[in-house]
Amino acid sequence: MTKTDPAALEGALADLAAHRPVLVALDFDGCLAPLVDDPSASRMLPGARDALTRMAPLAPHVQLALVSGRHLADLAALADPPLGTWLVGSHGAETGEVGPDGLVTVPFDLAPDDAETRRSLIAGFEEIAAEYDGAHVETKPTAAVLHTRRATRGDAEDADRRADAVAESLGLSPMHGKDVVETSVVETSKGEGLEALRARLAEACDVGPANVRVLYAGDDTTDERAFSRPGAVDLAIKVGDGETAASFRVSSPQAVADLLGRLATHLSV
Ligand SMILES: O=P(O)(O)OC[C@H]1O[C@H](O[C@H]2O[C@H](CO)[C@@H](O)[C@H](O)[C@H]2O)[C@H](O)[C@@H](O)[C@@H]1O
Repeated sequence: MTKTDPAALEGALADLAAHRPVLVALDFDGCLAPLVDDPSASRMLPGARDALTRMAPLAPHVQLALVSGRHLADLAALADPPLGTWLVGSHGAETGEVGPDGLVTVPFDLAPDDAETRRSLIAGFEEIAAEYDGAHVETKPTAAVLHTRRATRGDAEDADRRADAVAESLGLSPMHGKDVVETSVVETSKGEGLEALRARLAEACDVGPANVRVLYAGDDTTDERAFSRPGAVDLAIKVGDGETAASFRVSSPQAVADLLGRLATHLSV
């Protein structure tokens, strides 16, 4: 059952903070940054930034990570996380970290067939977006996203149905996020991304993966792939309304900023 009791969450944060190593992994949009109409205007709340800045020097035994659907370069630019933060972008398809000279990415290439499929997907989504006021397309190295936050509800439903049909005609599985239909040409999962981070931190601290404790907070349906993956997350926190497999729920990005501040205090003592 998902708990909303502040005292229970406080106890879970204190338990987590008593352990080492700890991975503090966070979704970006709707979790660290409030949702806004223009995706390029998303920014982390100041309280969340302060908390991450306090935790960053505790690495490697306390490791920060952002695990997002965003293209990695956008994520790094918009979130501007502290030095040493590990990054997972495009729902798990991209990885990198914040190095002393900026973003360091693990390069990847799409297979020629996938690149061709991506071009067709983008063209199909752009054709749809052109027909609805308030719809637009965001492109990523592995995916296309049809945004409908500024469209009327009727138009959004119509555009979403058409986007699903385009994706399915290309043999792809559309994902439905908040006012978006997102489709990747490669298999992605935030759960797998988190498991890889757990293994990486275990290796860095010379312990077994089961000895790493992982906190993950997120607001969207795609975060459920992390919450529900067995062994991926130890302390799962859903942000906002909606069905969830997470063990805790908080109301908003501001509540996330507040809990991160309390976690930083628990971890620093
Ligand atoms: O995994 P996340 O970090 O939560 O990224 C998920 C998607 O976030 C962005 O879209 C969402 O936020 C936008 C800005 O607040 C909002 O306009 C949109 O309606 C939301 O769905 C981003 O644009 C997508 O690429 C991410 O996949």
